[in-house]
Amino acid sequence: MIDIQNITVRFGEMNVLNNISMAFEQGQMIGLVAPNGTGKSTFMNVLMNYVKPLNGKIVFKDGLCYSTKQNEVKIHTFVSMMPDQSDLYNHLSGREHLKMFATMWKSDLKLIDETIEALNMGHYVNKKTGTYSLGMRQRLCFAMQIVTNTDIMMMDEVMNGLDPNNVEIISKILLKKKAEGKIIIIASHLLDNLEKYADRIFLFNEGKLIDTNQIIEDFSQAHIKTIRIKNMESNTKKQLHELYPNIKLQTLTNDMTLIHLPSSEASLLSSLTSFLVERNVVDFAFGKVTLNDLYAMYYHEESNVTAS
Ligand SMILES: Nc1ncnc2c1ncn2[C@@H]1O[C@H](COP(=O)(O)OP(=O)(O)OP(=O)(O)O)[C@@H](O)[C@H]1O
Repeated sequence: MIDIQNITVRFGEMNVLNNISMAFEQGQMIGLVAPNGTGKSTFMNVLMNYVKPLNGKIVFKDGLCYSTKQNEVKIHTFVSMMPDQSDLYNHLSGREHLKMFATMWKSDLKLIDETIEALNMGHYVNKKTGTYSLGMRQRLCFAMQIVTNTDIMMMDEVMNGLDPNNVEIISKILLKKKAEGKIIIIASHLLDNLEKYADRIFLFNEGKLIDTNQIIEDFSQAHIKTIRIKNMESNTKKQLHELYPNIKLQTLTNDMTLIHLPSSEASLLSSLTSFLVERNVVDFAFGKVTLNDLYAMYYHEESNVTAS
């Protein structure tokens, strides 16, 4: 369990993290999503005690928090951060890196071969890392964290530079680790991947962490349906607006238009569908607001048209 209590981090005049409180439970995969420079790494650095917060504290199991150097050493036996590619030693092999990490964290050395096999690293793991491609280095960094076998694993952009097959392989390994009860915290820009695998996803907004599950829940309670339409022409939007003055249209910069239909207007659903089809607008879907939509709403919203 990680209990985050009233964490504030300020750089200059800016509160990068603004009084954040939340708890993460065992067996949860947590996704952190935001544009560059918003606070994802800072958040993880606070969890590692690499950045000291202005206020607040993080409480781990047995009430441990970063109050002394001794506690920090104890906490770092069960909390780890994925190494960065720049941490690799070019003159050592991948296997030597894995041995180093497994030994440092006193984990079962059997994990080394298991991880090499799971990540298809067998053909290169005995070569020096100086000869590796970007994706090979990234897989090694991931493998190094996996062999630590810590209860809490944090990964900043773990999928960077990986092809889709490797993204899937890593996602499956993460699911396995989650099933073993670990807490996995991932900052990522692969929204579809996070949406598929993460239990909870947070957006960073003005120093706060916004729980996307909560927003999606709010949408589904407040609106009977959201219609998601790709590439709707502005003329069609105008007509829609005139014909149905009570619906809320939201245009996002990912070329998506959302129609939020309140429950009181549910009877409009079939006529709205006919309206779209008659105008040859066929690329639309009913259903939940997606993580991509929320991202565009929070970080790229173009315009809001609310009919009254
Ligand atoms: N040590 C520091 N001193 C001053 N400002 C900092 C420091 N570390 C981070 N910042 C600022 O805090 C903000 C958040 O940075 P952070 O690295 O946490 O973003 P991020 O969301 O992880 O970005 P990215 O996706 O690019 O990794 C940025 O404006 C950054 O310039």
